[in-house]
Amino acid sequence: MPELSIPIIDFSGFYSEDPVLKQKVVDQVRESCLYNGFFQITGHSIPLEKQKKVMDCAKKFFDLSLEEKQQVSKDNNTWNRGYEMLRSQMLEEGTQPELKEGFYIGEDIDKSHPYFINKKLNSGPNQWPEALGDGLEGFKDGTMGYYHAALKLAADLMRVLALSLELEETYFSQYMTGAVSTMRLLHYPSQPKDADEKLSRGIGAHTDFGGITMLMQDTVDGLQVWDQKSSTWIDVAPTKGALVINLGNLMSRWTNEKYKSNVHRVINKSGKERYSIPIFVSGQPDYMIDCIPTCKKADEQAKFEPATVEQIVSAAYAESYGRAQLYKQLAEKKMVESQVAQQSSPVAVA
Ligand SMILES: O=C(O)CCC(=O)C(=O)O
Ligand SMILES: [Fe+2]
Repeated sequence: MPELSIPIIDFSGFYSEDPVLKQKVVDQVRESCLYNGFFQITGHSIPLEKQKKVMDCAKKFFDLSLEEKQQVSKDNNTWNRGYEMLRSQMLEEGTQPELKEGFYIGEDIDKSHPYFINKKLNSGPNQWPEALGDGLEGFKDGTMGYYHAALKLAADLMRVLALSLELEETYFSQYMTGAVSTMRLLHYPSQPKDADEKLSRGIGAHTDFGGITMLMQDTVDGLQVWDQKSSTWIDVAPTKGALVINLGNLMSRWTNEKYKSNVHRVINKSGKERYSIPIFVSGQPDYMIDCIPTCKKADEQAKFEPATVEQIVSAAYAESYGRAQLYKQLAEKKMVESQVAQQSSPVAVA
């Protein structure tokens, strides 16, 4: 059997004057979305230099001491910005909390902005790591420069998705106006050699919650995508300059599950540090997600009730973080119980 891989699509065709090249991109994207919702793109609009700069920012940030990183802890706010320690999240039931640390960034939303005032999904100011000192301005530039370039590309990707579903190219424009998108700088330490392979994960098997995810990997592999057809994991080999694109649950729901939101995970067995930068593009928080007309026949029922972007994404967050918290609480309870048992066990008297 030939080795399975995630297709690499040359996105430059979308910007071409030649309708044949543009249609080719649309057809390749459709094929991937119907198969497992994962593809890589090259020839896109984000310059390599911007990609390199943001990756350097990530490495500099994670090189800070734990104490310095904790100064910008995500626990300081409720809008999902800042540092998240190792083992904070747990996406796969039956595994251990995950071996990754992260730094969450988004659009810098001022406290006078209606999104902040109305406590919209993931909306508020960023937390910036002052501990970077002179390097802070470069960090802001590097991260936000990449973030904005990626969101421009996200809008183009949504145009291609619209065309792939036989919709007007601008069908998703309203959803993308005022879209809430979170970027995560991620660092996966190399998995310890004695780690239980079955339970240790950089990130457990999961599907993404939002519309689309755009992921930049550094040079170390570890990302795997589940292939339903062959019941195997496909390794997503890092490809210089390429972005991995996948569809999230919101997009699958919107298309009446015609397009796939696929299971993926990270296990870093490389013996090296792994870095990656996903951006989760979720859309305008109040936008109502209701089955796209071309995704069901006129007499067919939609599989899901209409719900807003915010309702769909918030529910998914609450579930995954709740699972990690529950695991920690149970582990702490077990530890306390065993300490109490040791203290109260009868001591043998000679
Ligand atoms: O780091 C990666 O390669 C994947 C990250 C991921 O799946 C996620 O953050 O949802
Ligand atoms: Fe993911």
